[in-house]
Amino acid sequence: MLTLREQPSSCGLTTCRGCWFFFWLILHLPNISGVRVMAPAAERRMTGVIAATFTPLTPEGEINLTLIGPYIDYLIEKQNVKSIFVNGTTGESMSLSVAERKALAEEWCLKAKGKMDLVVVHVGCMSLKDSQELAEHAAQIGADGIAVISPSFFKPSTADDLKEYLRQVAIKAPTVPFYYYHVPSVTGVKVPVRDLLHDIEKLIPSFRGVKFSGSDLMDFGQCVSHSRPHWSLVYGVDEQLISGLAMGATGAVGSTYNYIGGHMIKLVTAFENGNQLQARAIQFKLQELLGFAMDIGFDLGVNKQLMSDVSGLNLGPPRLPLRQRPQDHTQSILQKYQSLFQDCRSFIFSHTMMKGSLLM
Ligand SMILES: CC(=O)N[C@H](C=O)[C@@H](O)[C@H](O)[C@H](O)CO
Ligand SMILES: CC(=O)C(=O)O
Repeated sequence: MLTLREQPSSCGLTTCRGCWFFFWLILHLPNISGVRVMAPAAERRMTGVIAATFTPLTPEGEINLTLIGPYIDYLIEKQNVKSIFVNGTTGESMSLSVAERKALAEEWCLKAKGKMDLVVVHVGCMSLKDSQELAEHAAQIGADGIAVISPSFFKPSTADDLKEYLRQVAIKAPTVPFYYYHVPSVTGVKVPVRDLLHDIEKLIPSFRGVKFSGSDLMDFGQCVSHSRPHWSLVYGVDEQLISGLAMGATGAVGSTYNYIGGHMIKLVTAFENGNQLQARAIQFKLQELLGFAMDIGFDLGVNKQLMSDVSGLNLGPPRLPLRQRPQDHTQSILQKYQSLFQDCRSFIFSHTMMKGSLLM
């Protein structure tokens, strides 16, 4: 059998250098021109349990990049979570400057490289220009995907307006899988997501799905039923994840998966194996934790403090206008967490002892 190199040249060149140059050009043209060609086979989909990361801040309120490496190690080693969604709602993105978001995204991508399966960077902003700049930047640093929230000061009033806005962000990173991030409780943007999806790939060729953080399960179900096989539809209301899975979610993205990721992976596995009782038992525990926390006051600052307490990583305060709550407030939520997710107690203890600081 002839190898490629030995095959007679059809172009008449005895050494066939022309052909080799042609193949070489095809292979390298994208890099030479600075344009990466989308390679669908290499795309990493949003599946499984994905942690929406908190942004580590110093006590003075500056971004603390030094904690990102240990944070990633914690997620992998203690929660078995290997995918992250950074600079989102949990990451306080809307309270950060564009420069801070770039520095954070860069560090998350750098430290996750070779360790994690997926890093999706949220690039939504109030200004189209800022979103475009962040989308371009996310492409440069090798993010596995970008997600965009709708602007919410001036809101789009129709699906077409929102689509056009998303298109103008997506074209700045045409090779990066693009996700619309629907979170009506925060943005107040109620455009049904199903209205966005019709023919969306014609407008946004890089469109790959939705991060759906709303509780309108009919809308979510219709997104799933009108989705294409290569899209990801991830559900983002942690306390009712089972309903999202029942509707056909391909994965889950949430803030609580930072500290109960391992349990939620068990929930997803139980669900997939048809063990509804076990799946529900885990879901109910999370509902009990969040129900308790919401009754006494649960916001991003409290959530972040809980993650600090559980992980032993000092993630710092939230940024103003959010504030840290008094210690007894967060301590009672930590105790509830420990009583529900018992097996974590020994870990917290040994982890903090190892660090030489007593937490409880
Ligand atoms: C509005 C918001 O931040 N939603 C998060 C993700 O989208 C969730 O992970 C929640 O933090 C979680 O479900 C607790 O309510
Ligand atoms: C939960 C989530 O996905 C976010 O923080 O953006």
